[in-house]
Amino acid sequence: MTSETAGKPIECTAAVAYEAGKPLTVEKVIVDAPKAHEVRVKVTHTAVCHTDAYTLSGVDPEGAFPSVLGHEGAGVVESVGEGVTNVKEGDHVILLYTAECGECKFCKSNKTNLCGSVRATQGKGVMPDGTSRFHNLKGEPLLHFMGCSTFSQYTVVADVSLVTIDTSAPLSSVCLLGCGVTTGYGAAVKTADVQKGDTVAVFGAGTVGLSVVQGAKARGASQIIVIDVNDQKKQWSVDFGATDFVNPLKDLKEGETIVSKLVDMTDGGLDFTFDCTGNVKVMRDALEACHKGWGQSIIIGVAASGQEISTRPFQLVTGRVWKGSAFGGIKGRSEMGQLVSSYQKGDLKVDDFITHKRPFTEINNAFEDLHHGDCLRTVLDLAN
Ligand SMILES: NC(=O)C1=CN([C@@H]2O[C@H](COP(=O)(O)OP(=O)(O)OC[C@H]3O[C@@H](n4cnc5c(N)ncnc54)[C@H](OP(=O)(O)O)[C@@H]3O)[C@@H](O)[C@H]2O)C=CC1
Ligand SMILES: N[C@@H](CCC(=O)N[C@@H](CSC=O)C(=O)NCC(=O)O)C(=O)O
Ligand SMILES: [Zn+2]
Ligand SMILES: [Zn+2]
Repeated sequence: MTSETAGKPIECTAAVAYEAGKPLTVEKVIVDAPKAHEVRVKVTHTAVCHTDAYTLSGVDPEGAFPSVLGHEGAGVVESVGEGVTNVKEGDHVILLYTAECGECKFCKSNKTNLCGSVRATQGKGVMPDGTSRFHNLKGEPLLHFMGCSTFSQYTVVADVSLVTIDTSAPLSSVCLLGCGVTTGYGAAVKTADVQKGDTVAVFGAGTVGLSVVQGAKARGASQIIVIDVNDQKKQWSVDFGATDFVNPLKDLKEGETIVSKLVDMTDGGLDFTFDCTGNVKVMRDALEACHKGWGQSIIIGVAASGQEISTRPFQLVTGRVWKGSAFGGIKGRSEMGQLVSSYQKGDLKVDDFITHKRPFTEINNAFEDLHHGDCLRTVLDLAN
């Protein structure tokens, strides 16, 4: 069966980022039909990730405007372009900002989840053919974002940038697997490959950090220390599996630093630390709190243009390792099914991250929610 709208442009509501640092404009836009190897998706739910706010703020070197932001979303396939074989109309899907083509050098390697197939054009805000499928009612083209653009009731993505999931999984929840939960959980169980008995410190108790905690707990870590500047994050940290919580603004004695405190708490340093803040000073602390000889620090947080990390080379000479993790090292099309299934079996917490729900028209409030200590994720319902 083919949808009535297949092959035609669709007018729908989107939240357009016209300028850095300004609220989004909720307005009607036109979404063109998918071209070859593209898929048009009716986005049912999206959450706002810290990275959307980062790009909107103007500090993302790849940030470009006007654009349709959003990358943590799920929906239903409305129509497919020529040559698409991996999804069909009606499929329930999660959008993937880390594509998986299965054929490139990266995809063929078991060392990375980064796929080279669409990343270059994705970073420029266009589809692989170099053009956009979005324009406003004045006819001006609007850029895509992270290969997803979930802040629109309909979006067009490359066929390598989405994965079909079981229709029994609620899209209003599993949209969070499009970024935050998968990123943190995967960073612990895949990038770091935390083992039973390991000690772990997680800097930043947002959705990403708490998902690292969840992954470390699943692996049987013996000590999971969360470091966050907001005491409101303590209860959540404990609920997700933390054994200790440290607020560096309040819990350090005179002469103590967060590094010396963590080293003291763990008999010489952590086996694994994770930066989930995007703050380059925190990244240094996270590295230096690692155990001499083998401790690994995983950078997940995204830092502004011009920011750089530094440490004494001696920290690395003496065996500490600095690593990074994108989308938790998860290959989206091959591995998302297992995460959805873990969620459905009750083994992976997803709903616990949804602290707020709003209609799509309140998207600017969802960006404000992010700055409040009582918010992990706001899920937006695009039907409302
Ligand atoms: N590599 C990847 O694949 C991905 C990276 N990211 C990045 O990961 C980071 C976390 O994302 P998300 O969980 O959504 O963000 P959140 O903003 O929800 O969480 C970050 C947490 O860190 C806290 N924090 C800020 N400064 C410090 C500090 N100096 N020490 C300790 N804690 C601090 C924040 O507190 P407060 O709110 O009070 O400032 C907040 O609780 C972001 O940089 C995001 O862009 C996200 C997804 C994927
Ligand atoms: N455009 C940004 C890129 C920031 C970044 O590192 N993004 C993460 C995902 S953040 C999701 O919420 C990522 O996966 N990076 C790998 C990639 O290929 O983009 C900048 O230049 O800072
Ligand atoms: Zn994200
Ligand atoms: Zn690939």
